[in-house]
Parts: sequence; structure tokens; C-alpha cells
Amino acid sequence: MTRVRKVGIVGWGAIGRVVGTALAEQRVTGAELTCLVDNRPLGESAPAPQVSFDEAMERCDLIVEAAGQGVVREWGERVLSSGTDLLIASTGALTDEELSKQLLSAGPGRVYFTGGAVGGLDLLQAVRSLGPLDEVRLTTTKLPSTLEQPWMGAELLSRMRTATGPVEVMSGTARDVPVKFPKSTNVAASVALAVGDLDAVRVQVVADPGAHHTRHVVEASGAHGTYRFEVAHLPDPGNPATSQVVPYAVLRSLAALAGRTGQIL
Ligand SMILES: NC(=O)C1=CN([C@@H]2O[C@H](COP(=O)(O)OP(=O)(O)OC[C@H]3O[C@@H](n4cnc5c(N)ncnc54)[C@H](OP(=O)(O)O)[C@@H]3O)[C@@H](O)[C@H]2O)C=CC1
Ligand SMILES: O=C([O-])CC(=O)C(=O)O
Repeated sequence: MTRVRKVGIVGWGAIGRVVGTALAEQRVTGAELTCLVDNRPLGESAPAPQVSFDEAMERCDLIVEAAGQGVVREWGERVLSSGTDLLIASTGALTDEELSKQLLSAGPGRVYFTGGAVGGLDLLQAVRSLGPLDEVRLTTTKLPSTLEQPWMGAELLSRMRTATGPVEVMSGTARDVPVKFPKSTNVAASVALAVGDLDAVRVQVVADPGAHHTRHVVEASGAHGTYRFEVAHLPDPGNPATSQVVPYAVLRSLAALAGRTGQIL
């Protein structure tokens, strides 16, 4: 008999609630919800006991991070050293190369990344074996309110708030952008993880009041081929910075980790 993965979720928000509910309803074969960690008291209706992070590491053999980049920075290495596996949603934390190296070499737990809101990462990772890509571009377009940041000046905020069409709010590399938009451009770091180079991925972040769907366009080219992946997702109604599909991407990752057969890996 294959073992059942004991799963803990950190972050009971837009992603965590959908993932936790599906696990509690036994919709992922080979995985069970064991505990939850969150900043706020979750109350009686939570489908599993709320525990401290330390207790989650004792009770679980797999922790899903659905809380934010700070949690990966603060807890990532400790989770892996305790022998617990870690599935990360906040891939933007990996723009810190020191942390990235630590997590990739830590153990005995293993670190995994969910594909999250973007597609095509599996293929881009495979393409690396054929040689480097000459150009990789990501264009992310979201509702202006989901992109507002404390570091933005009055002029940019005013342009975003009064925009009647698309406004570029930042252009940079996958090294710079996820740090500036920690809750809304993890996808840039995910593309860089697939490509294997933070500086090779040029990122443009666009605020658009007409963006009823969040759009991510990944374009890459090299001597061996050209690649283009475009997705348009409905935002989560409670947290429009996050696309509705993301928890289902996490559930797909969990199903693969739990060893469900027939998964596309
Ligand atoms: N890879 C991808 O494609 C995507 C990745 N993400 C990442 O996933 C993260 C979670 O997304 P989402 O569920 O939409 O966010 P939400 O804000 O809806 O939920 C996050 C939850 O985690 C809690 N939390 C934050 N910090 C901690 C902590 N240190 N310890 C315990 N709980 C904590 C928050 O509490 P409180 O509000 O009190 O801080 C909140 O309840 C995002 O911040 C982003 O980094 C999101 C979308 C796509
Ligand atoms: O959900 C999305 O579309 C993307 C997102 O928030 C992120 O990358 O952090």
C-alpha cells in the first residue's frame, strides 16, 4: 500500500482555503489534510486543527506554502531540515539567490514549486537541455488596484488610478520584479526557475482597468525553436491579485506528489 501524505497548509487565504477544502473532502488521492497555520484565529469552521509552524513540521510530511514570500524566507530551510517536504506558491522568494541555493541544497525534505498561474513551464524547462534561449519575455496585465505598492510615488499611483487603458507600471528582470510586487508577480520568478536564469527573463507589468481577466504572456525563442504561452484567468473574487486557477494548480502539484497515476508531469 502506498503511504498517505500528511499535508499541512500555511496560509488560509484565497489559495489555502480551496486547497484545504479539497483535501478535507478527500479529493486528492493519497493526501490528507492534517493541520493549518495562519496569522489569524481560524475558528471552529476550519477543517483541520490550527497549529504553530513548529507543530506543523512535526505533524506533516508535506507543507504547502500559500502565505507569502516572507514565510518561505523565514521557514523554508527549517521545514526541509526537519525532513518535511515543502511545496512553494510564493516562488518570488527564490529571487534571493542565497535563499534559493540554501533551499535547493537543504534536506532531507525536498522543495517543490507549483506552476501556479502560468503554463508552459514544463516545456521551457525541457528546452533548456537543447541550449540557451536568446530571449524570454513575460508580460503580466492585471487590474490596477491589484498592483498598487507602498513604494509607488504619487504620480504613478495617480496614473494607475485614473487610467482608461493599459499603463506600464514596471519593466525589469525576473530578479527585480517579484520583489517589487511580492503578492502579484511570483509568476516572473516561476518562469525564471523554468529557464534557469533570473536575469534572462525580461518582465513588463501592466495595469489595465479593462483587465477583467489577469493575463500572462510568456514568449521565448532560441536556435531550436520559438515558444508562446498566453493565459487569461478570472481573478479570485475575494483576492483579485490571485487568479482563480492557482489553488487548482497547487492541487495538481499535490496529486503528482501524492503519486496519483495518470498525472501529466
Ligand atoms: N505562483 C503563483 O502563480 C502565485 C503565487 N501566489 C503567492 O501565494 C501567496 C498566497 O496567495 P493568496 O492565498 O491569494 O493570499 P491571501 O492573502 O488570500 O492569503 C494568505 C494568507 O496567509 C496568511 N499569512 C501571511 N503571512 C503569514 C505567516 N507568516 N504565517 C501565517 N500565515 C500567514 C495571511 O494572513 P494575513 O492576511 O493576516 O497576513 C492570509 O490569511 C501570495 O502572497 C503569493 O506570494 C499567489 C498567486 C499566484
Ligand atoms: O495569480 C496570478 O495571476 C499571478 C500572481 O498573483 C503572482 O504571480 O503572484
